[in-house]
Amino acid sequence: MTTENFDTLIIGFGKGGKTLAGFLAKKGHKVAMVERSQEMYGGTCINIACIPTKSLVLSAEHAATHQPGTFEEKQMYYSNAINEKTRLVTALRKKNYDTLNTNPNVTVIDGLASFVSPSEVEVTLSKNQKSLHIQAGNIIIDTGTEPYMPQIQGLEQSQRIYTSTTLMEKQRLPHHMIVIGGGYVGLEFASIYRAFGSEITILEQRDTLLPAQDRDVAEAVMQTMQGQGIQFHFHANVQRIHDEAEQTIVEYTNESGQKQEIKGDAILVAVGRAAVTTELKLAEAGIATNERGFVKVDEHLRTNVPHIWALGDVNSGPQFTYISLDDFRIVRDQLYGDGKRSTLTRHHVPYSVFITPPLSHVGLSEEEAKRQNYEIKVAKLPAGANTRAQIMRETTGLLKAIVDAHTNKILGCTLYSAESNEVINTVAMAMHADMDYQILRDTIFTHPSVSEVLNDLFSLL
Ligand SMILES: Cc1cc2nc3c(=O)[nH]c(=O)nc-3n(C[C@H](O)[C@H](O)[C@H](O)COP(=O)(O)OP(=O)(O)OC[C@H]3O[C@@H](n4cnc5c(N)ncnc54)[C@H](O)[C@@H]3O)c2cc1C
Ligand SMILES: NC(=O)c1ccc[n+]([C@@H]2O[C@H](COP(=O)([O-])OP(=O)(O)OC[C@H]3O[C@@H](n4cnc5c(N)ncnc54)[C@H](O)[C@@H]3O)[C@@H](O)[C@H]2O)c1
Repeated sequence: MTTENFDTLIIGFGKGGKTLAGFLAKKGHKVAMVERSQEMYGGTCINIACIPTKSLVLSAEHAATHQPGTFEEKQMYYSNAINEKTRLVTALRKKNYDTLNTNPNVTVIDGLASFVSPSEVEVTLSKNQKSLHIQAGNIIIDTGTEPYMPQIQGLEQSQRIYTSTTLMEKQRLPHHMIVIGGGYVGLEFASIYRAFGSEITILEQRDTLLPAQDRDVAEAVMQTMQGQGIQFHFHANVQRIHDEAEQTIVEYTNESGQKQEIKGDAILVAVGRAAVTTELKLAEAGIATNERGFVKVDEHLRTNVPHIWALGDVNSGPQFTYISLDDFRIVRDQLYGDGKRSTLTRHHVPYSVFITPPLSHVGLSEEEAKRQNYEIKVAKLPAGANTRAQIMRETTGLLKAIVDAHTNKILGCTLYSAESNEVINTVAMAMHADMDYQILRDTIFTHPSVSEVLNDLFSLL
């Protein structure tokens, strides 16, 4: 059995891990990066999540603009989009691999890692299934999450079940896709596939859409998506799934417990994601996990074993690529900084749901601010008030800002509009800098731009 020694071992090619690998290599560390799949160099985001989905969002919006008439024409746009997505992802994957693999201080190892002890990890090599043992002073777990599959009768047997990963490999556009789960993944894929021309029905077990948002925002999103032709069923409790020759039947109960059924030719399961920790054999190293299998960490992302950290989705923090990147910064500052950065100092994290138009948010909602007993001022503006939106012919949406009436500090902002995924970062930055809202009201922005709508929105206060 070969044993190799490294200063740092990183398990999983995720955002935080790969960034840390490059950083530590620059500092002279000998780094091993172990990745179980050659299809995953660069991690989930670039291969099967953020990047391919956003490529499809753009292609789907183009397809919708051209209004293809027949299903075969829609299919053609879809096939081209899948090909373009594959081209992009393949190029990014290669770039990610080459960046680390050509670094003289980094060794990329294709294999599945599992702990043997707190300081030793066994890697089953992909090419020949032989084992390599690695010992390292520091070990970083960045193994991410994967789609959670609920216990539903018939789900495993059905040939028409897809996850976010497998759906993007599907060459034929579904005629009618049933989406189980109306969260981030469910909404984004519903929006994408509807724009390509599929019929879409969302089955959501909660009683409402976007529970963290104010009701006026959630209502605006729902009305827009319904206007695009997407059907919603809330309180839907899926009981059974079974295939027929051409279609699959999904049986569920509604709010009053009545049995309903619906037929589709593709079922997307989008009910959250599970930690990828089983094969790591964490117990061999005594690493503690929570009841859902996510690695427990402190505010500096250290596990209960001091030289082992966990970054990204697997540590049960918010599941975003930019959080995995920020996790890197926390560990970087532990190893080479003042060590003050932590999850406790992480505030005003923005997010975007990439429906059309995108929904972006930072800070508190109006309802949450009231619950926290703030005295607030609220500004609301239709997205179409912005001239840039009019030029882009994307006037749908709603903008909302919540400000502390006593201090004039921005408590929260929701932008449901074209380009909101860009503009929300300006608001988040203002909040980080603890600016009064008047700065956004009076800053000189270029014209015509979507950003300048912040002048108008904050002028309403
Ligand atoms: C459909 C979808 C769309 C998304 N869109 C966005 C978005 O627009 N913006 C955003 O910020 N976030 C988005 N996310 C979330 C984002 O993709 C994740 O938060 C992020 O990729 C997590 O990165 P990570 O660092 O945790 O690890 P990952 O990138 O998940 O990497 C983990 C790696 O570890 C490897 N691995 C696992 N176990 C082992 C083992 N035992 N040995 C060796 N290797 C192993 C895996 O193969 C994988 O490559 C999206 C997620 C999904 C599902
Ligand atoms: N734009 C982005 O940044 C982006 C995009 C996609 C995913 N993500 C990340 O990925 C994570 C996972 O996304 P997701 O959509 O899978 O999870 P999610 O937690 O966002 O949503 C899951 C939804 O499924 C519902 N649900 C659960 N079980 C159900 C059942 N049996 N039947 C019907 N509905 C059910 C839940 O009530 C919830 O609304 C997100 O939390 C997010 O952090 C981010």
